[in-house]
Amino acid sequence: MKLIQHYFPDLTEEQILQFKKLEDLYKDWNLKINVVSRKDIDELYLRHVLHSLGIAKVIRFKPDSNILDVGTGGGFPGIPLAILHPECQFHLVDSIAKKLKVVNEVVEGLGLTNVKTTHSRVEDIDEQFDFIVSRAVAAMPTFVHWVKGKIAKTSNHELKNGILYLKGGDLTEELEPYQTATIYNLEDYFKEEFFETKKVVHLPIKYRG
Ligand SMILES: C[S@@+](CC[C@H](N)C(=O)[O-])C[C@H]1O[C@@H](n2cnc3c(N)ncnc32)[C@H](O)[C@@H]1O
Repeated sequence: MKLIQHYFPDLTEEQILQFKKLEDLYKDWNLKINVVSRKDIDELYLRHVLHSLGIAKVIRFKPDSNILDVGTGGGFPGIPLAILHPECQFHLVDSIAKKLKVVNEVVEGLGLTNVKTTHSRVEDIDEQFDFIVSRAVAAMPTFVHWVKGKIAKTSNHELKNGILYLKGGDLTEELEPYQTATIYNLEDYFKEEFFETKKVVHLPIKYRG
């Protein structure tokens, strides 16, 4: 938890409390429904919470932004981002219902009012968002295909509306078709070894009407 406060020193008391509560909520729920690997649960704040918040080092969402988290699993990156941005709306989607059971319990346990969850394949979501965030769900071509038409046309951030994807390793081949993609290295923001190969990929997608 100190890790989160170190990299995000401006948290409110309520946000600090919500981030603190995550540990017990996930440890408890993970025993019933496995959403985080055994190894990872002991490093929840590093591997899941701070990693999710890597997106917030690239962009802080403006109030009233709408964000979709595709394949949220146990709530990453959606839940940490929703805690950090209480004035934005987050829609967390996953095709596996039992994972969303954990997400719903965590949302309730934290008293988050800016998170909506839907049990669905993302292809069937018919809404538009300012940004679509994700981690470990699909390779970029598949992902882009899934989310086409789901990005709002009007952009009011410095970064154009689009995808913000947490990825790792060498992305040269995967991103070759996407000349407009920008890669942000998380090691530039976080000094822990875990982040050495971790990146945020921003891919602006033009609205197609
Ligand atoms: C490896 S998990 C990653 C979970 C989470 N994003 C994380 O990083 O901890 C991938 C998740 O994507 C979900 N998923 C895969 N394809 C999907 C689709 N087309 N629509 C919605 N969810 C999908 C799976 O059910 C699974 O929970």
